[in-house]
Amino acid sequence: MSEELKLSILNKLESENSIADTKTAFVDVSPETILGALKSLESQEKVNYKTLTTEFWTIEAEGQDQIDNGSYEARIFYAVPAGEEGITIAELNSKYGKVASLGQGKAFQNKWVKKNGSSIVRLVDSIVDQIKADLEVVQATGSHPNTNVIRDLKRRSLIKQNKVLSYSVSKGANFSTELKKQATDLTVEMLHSGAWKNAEFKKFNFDSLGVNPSGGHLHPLMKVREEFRQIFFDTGFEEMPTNEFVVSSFWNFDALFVPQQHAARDLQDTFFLKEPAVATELPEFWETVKDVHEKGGYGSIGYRYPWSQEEAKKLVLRTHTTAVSSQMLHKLAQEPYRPAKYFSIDRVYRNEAVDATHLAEFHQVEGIIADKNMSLGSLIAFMDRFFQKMGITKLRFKPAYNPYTEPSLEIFSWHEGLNTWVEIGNSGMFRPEMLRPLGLEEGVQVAGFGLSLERPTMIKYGVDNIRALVGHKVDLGMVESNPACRLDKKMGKEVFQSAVETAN
Ligand SMILES: N[C@@H](Cc1ccccc1)C(=O)O
Repeated sequence: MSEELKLSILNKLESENSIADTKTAFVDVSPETILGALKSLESQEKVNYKTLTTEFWTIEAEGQDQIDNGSYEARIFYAVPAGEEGITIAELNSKYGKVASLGQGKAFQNKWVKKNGSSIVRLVDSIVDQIKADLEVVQATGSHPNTNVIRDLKRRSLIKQNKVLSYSVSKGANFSTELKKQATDLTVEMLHSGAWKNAEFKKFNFDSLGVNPSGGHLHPLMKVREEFRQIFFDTGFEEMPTNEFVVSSFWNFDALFVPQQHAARDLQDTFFLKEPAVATELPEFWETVKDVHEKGGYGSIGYRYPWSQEEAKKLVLRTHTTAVSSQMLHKLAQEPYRPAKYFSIDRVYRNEAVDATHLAEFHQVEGIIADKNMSLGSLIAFMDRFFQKMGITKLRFKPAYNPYTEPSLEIFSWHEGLNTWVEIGNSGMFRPEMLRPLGLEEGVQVAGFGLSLERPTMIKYGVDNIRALVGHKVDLGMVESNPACRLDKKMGKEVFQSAVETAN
């Protein structure tokens, strides 16, 4: 059918050179069908076409009633008998109902009838039913020469405007009446048979939005990371730069008031670098850190041991992103005071035996909030809100110990599947022994928390072995089959559009 239509369009062009209006040239074919054929012919440059819009008016049901039975006012006129007596208003209303109430006003206005006491009598002997006549013109021609008439009929909801699209067509650059089947794809068969040599290929339509790409799945960890990032941004946090995996022990431990003998600084727990093994220098304020370790200050008696520069210079793979926070807080302290909220989500390393729930390399989600007049209550309230946004509503906090926070709280969340509380993170109020040497003025408190990205991801995706989340063990089926992993449509569209823009 559509091939036939295309051929008849081409043949008509061949004999008449152009088609002024497809509406009259192809009376029985719908505008959609015509457009389909024209688009296809246009893509082969066989034709050019322009869209024509024709507006016309059709008669509404009430309009049709007035064509068939006369306008309401005319019907009222004919209902009033000639002569002095006329008809009582009561009788007119009971006999004509709706027509009486709608038509009386106009009949009075037209001076066809008038009131005489409780009756209505005729003023003229005969009338011209102009409304009916106008409606008949519209019905016959689709319009009316007098635009006031159109406006009036439309206001009375007797007619309705309609539009038809049609097209004017002319010959394209490749015009011919011969229709060749166009190939969409270059196939293996075409290559084998040599058919590609004579094949005509369909042009690419770069304006088409195409099919939503099914690829582009985010790894579950990255998906959850994006969700965390969005929550942080929504709650006014700034992202910390986290591209340094190697840091000095100074930033990873000493600046955090972790004593140099602390178990965490053991080879068993921390990866120390072999080459280079030490940082070339320590930050200028290192002596303030040394002092607080050795002698205390800010209400503390310190650890009272000889602090070693060499120990502080040892390079490590950062064991927590608090090594990033310590540097950020130091930077913040160099500027005039302002409340600040920072977060980071990135990799950390621990020299741990790998098992179903532990990896030597994992991700930490860390947030710090610097402000005046903050309490542990502020931190708990914040975490309640933060996790609620993640869909985690059952939280519990348990007192804990960190060298750099006091008080410290472990964060537990209820795991529905396991029917138990699982630890998801650690938090606390940073100690003055850590904050003051970094340069933060008295009165500024900093609350912080850290959690692994892997734990909530495992809970969310029902993964019970952490190794399923890394390296070649990632089960792509899990990623693809889990709707939560899919790039949402909007993201897919953006990716696709930017690809098209780059291609253009
Ligand atoms: N650094 C802690 C988390 C933490 C961050 C900030 C404040 C308190 C705790 C950890 O690795 O578990």
